[in-house]
This record gives sequence, structure tokens and C-alpha cells, in this order.
Amino acid sequence: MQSQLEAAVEQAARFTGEGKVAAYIPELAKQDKNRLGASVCLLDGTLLTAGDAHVPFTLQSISKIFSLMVALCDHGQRYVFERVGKEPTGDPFNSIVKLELIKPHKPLNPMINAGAIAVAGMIAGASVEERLARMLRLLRKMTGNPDLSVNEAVYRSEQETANRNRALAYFLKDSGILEGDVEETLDFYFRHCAIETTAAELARLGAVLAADGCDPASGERFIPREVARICKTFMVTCGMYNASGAFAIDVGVPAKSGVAGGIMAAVPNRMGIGVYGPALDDKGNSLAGVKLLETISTEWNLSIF
Ligand SMILES: NC(=O)CC[C@H](N)C(=O)O
Repeated sequence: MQSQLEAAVEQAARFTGEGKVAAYIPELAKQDKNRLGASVCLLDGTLLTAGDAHVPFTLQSISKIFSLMVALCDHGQRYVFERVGKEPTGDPFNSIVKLELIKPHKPLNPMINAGAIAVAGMIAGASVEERLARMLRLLRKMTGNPDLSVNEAVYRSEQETANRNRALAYFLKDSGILEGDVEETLDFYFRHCAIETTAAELARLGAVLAADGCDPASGERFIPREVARICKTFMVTCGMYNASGAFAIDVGVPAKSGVAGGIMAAVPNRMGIGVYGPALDDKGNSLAGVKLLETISTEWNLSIF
């Protein structure tokens, strides 16, 4: 498997030049577009890495899976899904258009920005710091990295420029979906998007989901099986934004991507996969990262369908 992973990275690296690094968060534009790394975490804990698997980058939209986990653990399904839907949108991740058109004005799912901002408003905690600490505690346990933390420069860069996310959040407040203070909710959302990780850590996180919410090696339970199941289902239907349908056909595994270039995949009962390649396609997914996943999915027969 190690040599196949290395070959897949080498082969997919040819495509990094065809993508573009996200620039709407100015700090992300500083990333090296030629980077590509991948990691696989098997359910006995074995970790394979190839290429830039230890280069740090920020979770961005991948963090939406973990805020959803915390919200579901805090409030249960009924409360969460009264405020955010379960349906894919077919629109870009930061789209505004359906929010007003659909009544009630609740975001269609927790993986688009509007839905994730609504989820951010649900996380229990007296302050932004406390909410962030709760999310970091879960992620540190799952990755086994006690130093996991927020990249302050990326956080500040988004905080200073996020007019579109502000528009979404204020609309949600006006519609009664968002209950707390809007700027505090946004502040927490920008911080959890800016949590820094690596492809190797994403592989471990994917492995926890692949193992139904348990540490794949020790068996320690981090989240209820039911919560892991809901997260993996959202990864299939909405994890790759408005390219989720094509990804389900071409790769066929639950996966979540972020605009910094990460992809976390969970192959049920088999493995977690982490990918980093900051050059994105026009939907905002890692261009070479998706190619790489197509290759290994075919070679290892990973599709769940
Ligand atoms: N698709 C993404 O990764 C988006 C996350 C980013 N923080 C944003 O809100 O725009």
C-alpha cells in the first residue's frame, strides 16, 4: 500500500499546476500551490504517509463536521435539525440565494457556510474561548495531537475580510435561526475554520469516523455511533460542495473538503484518508487531491456503492 500511495501522489502531483490557491481569505493565498500530500490510517492504527503529509494547513470547511458533532452531542438531532436542514443544495458553499427563497429560512444543510454558521451558534459554552476549547479538546483526542490549535494569522485574515459570511449570519439572525450574538458566533466560526492540521492528522480523524466514532487502535469511544453515522452521511451528500454527486460516482467514499486544500475521507470499516493539495478546482476542491483519491479508490476498490 505504501508504494501505491507514493505512486498516486507522484502521478496526481502533475495536476497541481491546473488549480488555483484560494485567495478570498488573503492569508490562504500564501500557500504553495505545488504541494501535495496524502496519508492513510488503517483501523489497526497503522499510518502511511506520502509527499507533503506533514505540512500544516487549516481545516476550513472540514471543521464543519466537528462543529456538527459537538452540536449533536450538546443538543440531539431534533434541536439541530429544527434549525438546519439535511438536503444538498447544488449551489456553491458560500451561496446566499436559497436562504431567502426557501421558507422557513433555515439553511439547507450544515456543510454550506450558512448552515455551519447556524451550527456554530448552537455550541454550548459561556464564551467564544470556551466553545473553541470544547471543540479543540475533541479534535486533540481524535488526532492524538495535544498541541492542535488555531492559526492566528489565517483566523485574523478571514475575520477582517468575511463580508459574505457576515451577510449570511445577519440574515440568519433576522430569520430567528441564529439566537446568540452574531459577531461572537462568527468569531467562533472563523476560529474553528482556522484550526491547523496536517494530512496525517486528517487520516486519523477520518479513521475515527470509519470506525463509527471510536479510536481505531484503542477502541476508545469519542462520539456516539449515531453521530458518526450522521456525519458520514452528510459527507456523501454535501461534503464536496456542489461536486458531491460527481465525487460519489468517481471516488465513492464519504469525504469533506476545505478551501485550504484539505480532504478528509472515511472509508467505513476500512481506513481514514487525509489529503493536502492547496491548488483548487472551480468548485473549491483540491484538484490534484480529488485525482489522487480517484486513483486509490480504483486501485483499492474503496467505493461504498
Ligand atoms: N469552503 C470552505 O472551506 C469555506 C470555509 C471558510 N472559512 C469560509 O467560510 O469561507
